Amino acid sequence: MHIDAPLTIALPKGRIFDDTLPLLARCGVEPLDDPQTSRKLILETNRPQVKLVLIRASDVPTYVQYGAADLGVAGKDVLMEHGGEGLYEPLDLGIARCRLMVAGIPDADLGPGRLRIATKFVHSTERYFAAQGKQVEIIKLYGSMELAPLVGLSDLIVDLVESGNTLKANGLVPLEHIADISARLVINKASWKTKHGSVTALLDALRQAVAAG
Ligand SMILES: Nc1ncnc2c1ncn2[C@@H]1O[C@H](COP(=O)(O)OP(=O)(O)OP(=O)(O)O)[C@@H](O)[C@H]1O
Ligand SMILES: O=P(O)(O)OC[C@H]1O[C@H](OP(=O)(O)OP(=O)(O)O)[C@H](O)[C@@H]1O
Repeated sequence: MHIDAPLTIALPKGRIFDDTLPLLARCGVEPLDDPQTSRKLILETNRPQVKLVLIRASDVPTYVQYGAADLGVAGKDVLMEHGGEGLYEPLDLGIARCRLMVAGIPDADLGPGRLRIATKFVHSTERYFAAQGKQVEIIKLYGSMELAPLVGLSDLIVDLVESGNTLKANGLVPLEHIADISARLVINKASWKTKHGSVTALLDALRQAVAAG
């Protein structure tokens, strides 16, 4: 892989980071500091031209949109909320797989009124219910969505489900499937043009790393 232009890759710290590192390693890109112990937010790599910036998952599209990072890895849930402006989304990395779902208390009597939905995913939720011709009241939360129906804050939630254990542990059931989610490589549109050779070299290497499983 030949990279001559400087490339900054935005990675979220949580589960996506853990799953992306082995893919980057297969492309021959490895951080110099141990990301488990380092408190640094900018990590140099064994490739002098490539550095990693560590940010919140939901901030990745913003960094890449504004060109503060040339590339990034973000969950499809986050990209659906952001809207994808200024970004290309050329590769599904097949990691951090889960589903965006509507969930609630089993056999709850939801009544005829406007449903209240608690979620972090306001835009995706709005779009999903609007497409069904349903008017809903959305209550924006930042986490622990599963609690909302249990304490009467909402009728339903929209959240990510992987094993279903979190729903089960809170006596909730999945009700409707909104979207399959996985992490995607995103690329700044200007970097795609101005650093085309280096960006496509990394993209091709990552594509092979994903295909190799
Ligand atoms: N249980 C899960 N199983 C698989 N993938 C998941 C799961 N939960 C979240 N994800 C995916 O991983 C991404 C990052 O999740 P993570 O939990 O690391 O960050 P977060 O805490 O949701 O985000 P932020 O730090 O911005 O609050 C999500 O955007 C989603 O695409
Ligand atoms: O179906 P499961 O396998 O139980 O996974 C689903 C849970 O995972 C995510 O939370 P996460 O563990 O990332 O916690 P956080 O939202 O507080 O970061 C998501 O928000 C669900 O609560």
